[in-house]
Amino acid sequence: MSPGRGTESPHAGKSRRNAGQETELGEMERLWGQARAELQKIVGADSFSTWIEPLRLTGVQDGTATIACPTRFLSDWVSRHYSDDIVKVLDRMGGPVQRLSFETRSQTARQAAAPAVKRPAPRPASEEELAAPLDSRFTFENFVVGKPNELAHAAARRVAEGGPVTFNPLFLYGGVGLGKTHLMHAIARELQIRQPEARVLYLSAEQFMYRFVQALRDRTVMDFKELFRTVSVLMVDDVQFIAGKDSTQEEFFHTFNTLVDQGKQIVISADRAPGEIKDMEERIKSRLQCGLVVDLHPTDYELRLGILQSKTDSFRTQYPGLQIAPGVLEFLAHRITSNVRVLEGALQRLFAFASLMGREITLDMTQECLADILRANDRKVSIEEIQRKVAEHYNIRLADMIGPKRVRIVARPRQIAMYLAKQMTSRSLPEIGRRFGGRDHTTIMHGVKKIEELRGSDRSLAEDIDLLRRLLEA
Ligand SMILES: Nc1ncnc2c1ncn2[C@@H]1O[C@H](COP(=O)(O)OP(=O)(O)OP(=O)(O)O)[C@@H](O)[C@H]1O
Repeated sequence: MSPGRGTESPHAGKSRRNAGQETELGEMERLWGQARAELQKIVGADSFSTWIEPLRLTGVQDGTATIACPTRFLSDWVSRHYSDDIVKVLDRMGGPVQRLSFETRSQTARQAAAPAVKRPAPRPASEEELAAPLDSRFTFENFVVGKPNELAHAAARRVAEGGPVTFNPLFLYGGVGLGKTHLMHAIARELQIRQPEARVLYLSAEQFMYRFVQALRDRTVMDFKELFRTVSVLMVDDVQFIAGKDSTQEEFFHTFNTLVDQGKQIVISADRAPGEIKDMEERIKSRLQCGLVVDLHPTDYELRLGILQSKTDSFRTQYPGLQIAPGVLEFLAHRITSNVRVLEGALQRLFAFASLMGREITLDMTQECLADILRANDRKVSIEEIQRKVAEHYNIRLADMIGPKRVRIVARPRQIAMYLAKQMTSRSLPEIGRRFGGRDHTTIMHGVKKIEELRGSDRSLAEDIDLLRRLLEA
């Protein structure tokens, strides 16, 4: 079985591509890349990864966008639930698009083999149809390791080596967008490379449920069971989805037990620890805890910076010649703390914007282009909190933050507080000025600039600022 196969464009194998087709494909990829980011916001992360992620845009002609879909099941679902959203987004981004047309391999094959009016009888889903496609970007090489995810990464690596099963299941959990799916795909891909004969089945819990329901409806449950119970490695993403879905849980439990008894490796991911999944049967929770449970912690500054650097390197090949000013990545790593997906989307938008404008990526451009993301990520640190912390740290009175004293022992901490207020809140310079005793915005700008300069030359001041920032973020 090859879960990866489904990720290719249906055109990928064509040998006679000319330069025009290449350009068109590239353009479709770019347009789809932008549309995906929008769609994710509209449909939410979970539905996005299950239903939209496996799709590819292969062409737009006469108002019809053609979407390649790995399975018929997926295209039916997407067409019923998401076509309006997809049309709207594509139309806005590159249009004009008024309708969608789906192409699936199985459909193409069936159409070629049978007259269009003849409906095929229900048949059990094949293993290839059950598997979710793997994203080719989600490899171990592309996964940046830092303190918050090192244990999860090491455990994933171990499982991917495919040696004797030492912990079963491997249970990975963590908040939204912290790399669970990335690690799952990396494991599946690596196992396929190392053991091409192994049957690795990767799918989301949501897909497990829909397939199970479909099998019930089509009376092919025995085939469904058989298929799941004969894989070498079973990987189920977002298992919390089946909580509260009684018969699916039951089926999952039996599948799980059979595979564990046979010594087959199982890898599970969820958004929380097994014990914390509400409406999950106790016996399943305890089974899930039998192996190794590791969590992906929220990212820290260093990890975010590492990820940004690595993504910047790959964007550079996509947008050759684009310059990025010093300090931009550090600024993003400080300000966007929600999750890696958002961080990645922000960088992607920034590169696209800068390439359209033909300009270097500067701090100003970053603030302008990402204003919405930055606002949403505002940690709600108030200017008053910043002033208090800085005053405490330098042992000066809070009143001196807003007072008129100009002696350096007071003026410098005040400027540091201004700088942090600019960096850590979305307040404008005049607003900051008002909170510093009604100072003019040019005074604030001067203070911010001064500290920016000093950060480069005065190591102890730079350390003070980092410490203060961490205290404020905590
Ligand atoms: N350590 C990392 N290094 C590089 N990229 C990462 C890292 N962590 C996450 N990402 C990227 O962030 C994005 C979100 O990650 P992923 O989809 O794996 O999150 P998730 O934990 O499965 O989230 P969800 O709960 O929403 O399903 C992906 O594009 C992924 O490649």
